[in-house]
Amino acid sequence: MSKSVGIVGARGYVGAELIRLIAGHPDFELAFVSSRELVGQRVADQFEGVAGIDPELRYVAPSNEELPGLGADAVVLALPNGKAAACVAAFDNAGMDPVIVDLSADYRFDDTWYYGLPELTRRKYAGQRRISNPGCYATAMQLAVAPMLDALAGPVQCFGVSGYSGAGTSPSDKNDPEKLRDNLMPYALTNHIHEREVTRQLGHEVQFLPHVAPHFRGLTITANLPLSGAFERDAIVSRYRERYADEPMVDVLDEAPWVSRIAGQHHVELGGFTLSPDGRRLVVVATEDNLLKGAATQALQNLNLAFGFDENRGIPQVRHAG
Ligand SMILES: NC(=O)C1=CN([C@@H]2O[C@H](COP(=O)(O)OP(=O)(O)OC[C@H]3O[C@@H](n4cnc5c(N)ncnc54)[C@H](OP(=O)(O)O)[C@@H]3O)[C@@H](O)[C@H]2O)C=CC1
Ligand SMILES: CC(=O)N[C@@H](CCC(=O)OP(=O)(O)O)C(=O)O
Repeated sequence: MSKSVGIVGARGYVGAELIRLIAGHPDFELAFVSSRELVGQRVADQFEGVAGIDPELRYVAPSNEELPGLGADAVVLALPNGKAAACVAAFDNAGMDPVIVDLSADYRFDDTWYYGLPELTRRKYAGQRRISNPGCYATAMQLAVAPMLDALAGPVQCFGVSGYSGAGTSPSDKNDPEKLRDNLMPYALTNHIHEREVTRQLGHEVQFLPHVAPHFRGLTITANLPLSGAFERDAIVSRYRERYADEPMVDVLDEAPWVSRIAGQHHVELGGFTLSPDGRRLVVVATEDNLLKGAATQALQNLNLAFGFDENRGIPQVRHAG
């Protein structure tokens, strides 16, 4: 029998990707989708050509207290940071315990929640019904650094560039196409929440230098890793290939991946492995669609895991040449 999934914050960029993914999933159906701005409108009208959306499904705008009454087996919170706790409290107060996947940063530092970056944390999954979805940059950084964790000689630096969909739909300089035109906008150059998230999850200091660029979706991380010994490039590439050999959502390439090729794809690409002449410093490049593996696709992996489905069920395994 299908499991029903409600999406809170479904007008946003991530919510919209989730609607597509849940509608196309063989074992999930949309229970409700919420948006204060789109309330009353037919969801199908926003997603022409997308199969699996009940033509009668309309956006709703429930109060937090009304959420438990909507009866979903799982609820995905795709709200801005700081809004999740009130929703979670409403379920607690009603004595309801659906699977909750929170896309915001609100529970990423809370050990009572499962931190769901499946390729790195699935062995810690023990049936938790509260799941915190990692940050978009944080996903790419962790996947880029994890294979070398036992060989690091100091802090890792990650230079990040994101498309402006990463900044959500609330107007700001970081999603203003006029201000971004011909521009690269640095921000939060120390202590970005994803810097703290990655450092905590990896147990190793990672320094993060984020920027936002004029393209819409997709991010690049260029990671600089000081190594404890001299490495050969072939050994590095083998390490990454072996680590991710059984991971359909992580592709290891020889060349450096391009962000223009990852937009719309569900996996992460790692590549461009370059060593300093002494072999003691490695540069690795990661690309990811921030709205997909950086958010919605990863949420679907987590939902699959929570309901005992194959982790990648319902995720289109597209690989298109750019
Ligand atoms: N964009 C990205 O690349 C990534 C985003 N995330 C996280 O996912 C979440 C959603 O991101 P994104 O889709 O970009 O965000 P958006 O800003 O695009 O969307 C936010 C959603 O929340 C609703 N909303 C906004 N303010 C409130 C409020 N005060 N109370 C209730 N609902 C509200 C909006 O709908 P309405 O106003 O119509 O109710 C909208 O549906 C965020 O926590 C973000 O940090 C995580 C990884 C990547
Ligand atoms: C370009 C841009 O602004 N990107 C966002 C990252 C989006 C994301 O993953 O944010 P959360 O950690 O809030 O979920 C940022 O740097 O805050």
